[in-house]
Amino acid sequence: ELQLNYYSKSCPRAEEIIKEQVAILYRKHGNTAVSWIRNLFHDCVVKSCDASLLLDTVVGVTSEKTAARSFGMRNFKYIDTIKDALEKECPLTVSCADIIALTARDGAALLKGPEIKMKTGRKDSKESYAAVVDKLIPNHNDSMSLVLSTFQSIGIDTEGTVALLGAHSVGRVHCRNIVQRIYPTVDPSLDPQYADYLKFRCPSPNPDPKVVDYVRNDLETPMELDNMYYKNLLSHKGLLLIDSELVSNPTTYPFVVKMAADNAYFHDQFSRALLILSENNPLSGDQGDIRKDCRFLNH
Ligand code: HEM
Ligand SMILES: [Ca+2]
Ligand SMILES: [Ca+2]
Repeated sequence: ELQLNYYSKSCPRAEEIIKEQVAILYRKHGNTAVSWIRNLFHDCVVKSCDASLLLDTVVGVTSEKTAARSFGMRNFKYIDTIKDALEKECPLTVSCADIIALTARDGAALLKGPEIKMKTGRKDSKESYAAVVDKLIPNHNDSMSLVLSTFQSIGIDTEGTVALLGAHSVGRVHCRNIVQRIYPTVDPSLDPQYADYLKFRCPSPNPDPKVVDYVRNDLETPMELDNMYYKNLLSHKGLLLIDSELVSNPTTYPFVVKMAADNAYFHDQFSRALLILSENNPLSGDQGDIRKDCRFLNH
């Protein structure tokens, strides 16, 4: 059973240590806070919030991080920094799955997002689900109805899904995920000046995989988890196809309008949906472990 302050007896400073570490890392590398939010999505949608995402490839294990859908994910080494700090204070006590959940919470708050009350007590998986990652996490070219049904299947309604995509108010997208929208012809749903900017940032229709050209998700407030994302969508500056689809789809459009007009409403809906996501199918009892090293199964 997940509960508030699960570690209050076993490791009273656990949440404080995570918050401290997230803040230190944020000051050194602001984009770590962005990564923590994406991690929660990619871990929790794949079976459970169980840190299956964090396992490295070794004999007998293929890492979820190597799946196509994980492209662009970064900052995993700083999860180790946080886990080390926790192991020093309370060995083998705080799960990697709770680190994913609490770093997402603290990252969102640092990015001027909502303050979220999150439960803890998640256990870590004993396996990687690399083989199903690309089936469970939608692609940016998928239809909105597929994305809505993916989130529906874990209990998140249309309003919540629209709010969660607001995570794209921070972070970046690599050119290889954008070029289909501007070459050989520009997607007519894009603002022409914005399309010119995208062409300037992504000059080649076939980006060199070794060159990491990218575009920031939100040019106005790239490091704030705010409703600027929805304002951009309404002015036809959605970066990924899936972002633009929020406006062209009649079931999601009304929520985009509401969120663009009211940051507090966006934050309320984002908190509500992120909580549901963070409680997807948690492992309990002996179904899971507390990993000593988030990258490897215990012996
Ligand atoms: C089903 C819908 C979604 C799709 C198809 C999708 C797809 C993508 C893609 C393609 C990227 C860019 C990767 C790159 O080129 O580097 C990205 C970035 C990102 N996504 Fe999503 N995403 C979705 C939903 C979400 C959700 C629900 C969250 C979190 C609540 C999220 C958080 C992020 C963040 C924070 C980034 C920026 C990462 C960075 O800058 O390192 N996304 N997403
Ligand atoms: Ca997982
Ligand atoms: Ca923003």
